[in-house]
Amino acid sequence: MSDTSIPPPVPPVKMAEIEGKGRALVTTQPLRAGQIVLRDSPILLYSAAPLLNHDNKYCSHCFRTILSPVVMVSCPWCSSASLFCNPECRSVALSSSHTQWVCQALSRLREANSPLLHRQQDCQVQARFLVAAYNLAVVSPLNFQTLLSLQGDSISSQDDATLFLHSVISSICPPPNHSQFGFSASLSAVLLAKDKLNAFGLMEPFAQHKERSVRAYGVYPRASFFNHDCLPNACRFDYVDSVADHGNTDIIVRVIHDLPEGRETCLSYFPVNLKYSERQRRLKEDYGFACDCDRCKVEANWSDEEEGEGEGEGEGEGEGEEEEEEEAPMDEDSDEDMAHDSETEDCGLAKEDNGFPHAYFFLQYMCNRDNCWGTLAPLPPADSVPSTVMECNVCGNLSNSEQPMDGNEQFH
Ligand SMILES: C[S@@+](CC[C@H](N)C(=O)[O-])C[C@H]1O[C@@H](n2cnc3c(N)ncnc32)[C@H](O)[C@@H]1O
Repeated sequence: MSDTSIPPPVPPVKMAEIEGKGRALVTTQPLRAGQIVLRDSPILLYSAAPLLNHDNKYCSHCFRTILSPVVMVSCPWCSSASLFCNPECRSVALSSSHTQWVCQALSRLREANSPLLHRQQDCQVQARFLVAAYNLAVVSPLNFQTLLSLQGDSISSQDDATLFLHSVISSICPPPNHSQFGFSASLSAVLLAKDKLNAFGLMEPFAQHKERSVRAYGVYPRASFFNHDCLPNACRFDYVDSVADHGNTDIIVRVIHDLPEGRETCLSYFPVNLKYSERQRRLKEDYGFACDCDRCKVEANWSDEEEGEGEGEGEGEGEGEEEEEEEAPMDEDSDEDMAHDSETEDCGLAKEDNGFPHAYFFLQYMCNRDNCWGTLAPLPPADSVPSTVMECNVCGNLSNSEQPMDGNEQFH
């Protein structure tokens, strides 16, 4: 019998409307550095690989790296074109992510005469998304409704790329007609807009000398409400190759430092080391807004030379995907006020207001491994005592303020 006298715990963040930003996630209580604010499971996952992928090393359902050929199984219909890490994963996939229609659609889209094979990988991956989304409409109408409720309705159905994708799918592999949501160019356009603004990239394992790419994209219903800040106060972790039975594609968002109640919790949609002009360009092109965060207010006045100083040139991770990163200790205040902001002091953050007030942030919260550019957040606090161990959300490295720990050691 359950004890009804214990109230359920209050979630650490709640949704709120913020003028000029739409929906946002705001803290409901003071939070400690490292505290988990959200664990979210995807309603939709799809591969980031080209349609013809002879080098597939990930499970087509859970996207774990396939380590053991002994327990690996293939699809009963398309055979080795879709591999699963074990029979259980395949069994779940056949009634959810890899139904007979998905299997047929992907098989036809990769046939030799498919017009998609001559298109760029991005276009092929968008086709994978549309197939996954129209399949969701049939296997889980509720989750499809949730997808439709996310931000994004601006892509015109007359857009050439959208029309092309829609016409290919409609001629080669029209979705089953028992979805209540129908199938149309305008719905395809709306779905592509949802994907562009909300999909998170689950990355391939970090390797210092190799450009890191996305293994799969996922749409996460609650994490989609995190807005962007160029110095974020939370960052996102995933553990796709975790051996846990369930939830390996969940994303976990932790705050980077202490936060007061009522504070908006933001991620960075790409690595924080990007220059002002590059950040503004990507936010405008990919997300449709001009960023007016405290860091951008400062850097907007920098000369080209100043822009190049202090920040790395590393490129981001996936596309509309989000990468994660850090936080802004500074909030509503002016540049000068930042140096005296009491919250800044509470958080133990820097007051180096020398034209580059966020230098301390980079020192404290940006991974210093070559070519990583990940964000560091403390491990979750134990009994409200913050951990001194920092975890990088890109390479997984654990370190304390003095001594880096074993780079392979990961927190699961
Ligand atoms: C993943 S959604 C975030 C949740 C969204 N605000 C909503 O209402 O559903 C991304 C969209 O949020 C808005 N957004 C995110 N960060 C913003 C910011 N710093 N300033 C203005 N708008 C922002 C943009 O419209 C962007 O395309």
